[in-house]
Amino acid sequence: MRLKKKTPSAPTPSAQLGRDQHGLLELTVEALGACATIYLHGAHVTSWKPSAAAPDVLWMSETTSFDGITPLRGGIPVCFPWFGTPSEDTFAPQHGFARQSAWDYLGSNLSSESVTAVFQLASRADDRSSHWPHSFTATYSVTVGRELQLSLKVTNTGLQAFSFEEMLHTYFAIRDLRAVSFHGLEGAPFISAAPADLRRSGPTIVGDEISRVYQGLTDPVTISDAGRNTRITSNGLSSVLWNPGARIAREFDDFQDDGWKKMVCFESGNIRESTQTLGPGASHVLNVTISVDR
Ligand SMILES: O=P(O)(O)OC[C@H]1O[C@H](O)[C@H](O)[C@@H](O)[C@@H]1O
Repeated sequence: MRLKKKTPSAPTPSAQLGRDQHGLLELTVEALGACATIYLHGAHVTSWKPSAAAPDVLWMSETTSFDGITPLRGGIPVCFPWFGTPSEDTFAPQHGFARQSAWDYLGSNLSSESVTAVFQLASRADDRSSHWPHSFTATYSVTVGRELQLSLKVTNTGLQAFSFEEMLHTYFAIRDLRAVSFHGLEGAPFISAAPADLRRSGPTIVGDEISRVYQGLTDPVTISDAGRNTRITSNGLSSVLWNPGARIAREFDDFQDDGWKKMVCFESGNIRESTQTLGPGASHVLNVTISVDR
């Protein structure tokens, strides 16, 4: 009698809330071989592997602080409701309060191909409101599968209009900084905060410190790194390309010395002239999708 060969079945999609070794709440998501970890502190995606055999697409610093207060270094910090430090409020935390807040986990939708986990941050009458006294909800949906789909919906739940900035500050893990090039940025104008960065044509190469803000990119951007292509699609109008380089990385407590060689940030959202304004009851949705070819 011939035995029928058993086809290995894909693990059932799951989303499990637990605590890491530091006591922080984290959601572990698995779907069709893909897996991700999302901390409730900052609704911070710290890991995403699109298949069981794939390396992590995201970089996390080995020296990040898991104290539940400090923003995590690496992964995907959610910068909201401002980016940088507002000039009129120098005590406001850099990149907004969202990345250092405890988000609520609203639950997950499980399908055969992906899992969507939903998190929410809402205005409260605490010190958060003293920097940004507006009534809002921010609902963040993270869909884990062969692609990583991120959707940040901001709703004005108050009676006055407000303006905000938002940025999904993704740290991509790379194999070899010298071999990395960006496609989709050729010829696009940018504002540079790194004084030596004057390259304006040809594929974008990151060799050391780089800090650029692009506005109005509409096509996907691809990071090519030693044969692997990572594609980023976003409906955001602003993009930031950032690597601290050797000198600035040394100034960060939570950056191991050679960490800057293993990551590059390509950030997607709406900042500066692309700041969003919402009237009472109105909502805005930022969508970002990340995929890799292998
Ligand atoms: O150190 P952080 O507050 O996380 O900010 C990290 C970096 O974020 C962005 O990319 C900014 O353009 C940089 O100027 C900043 O240094």
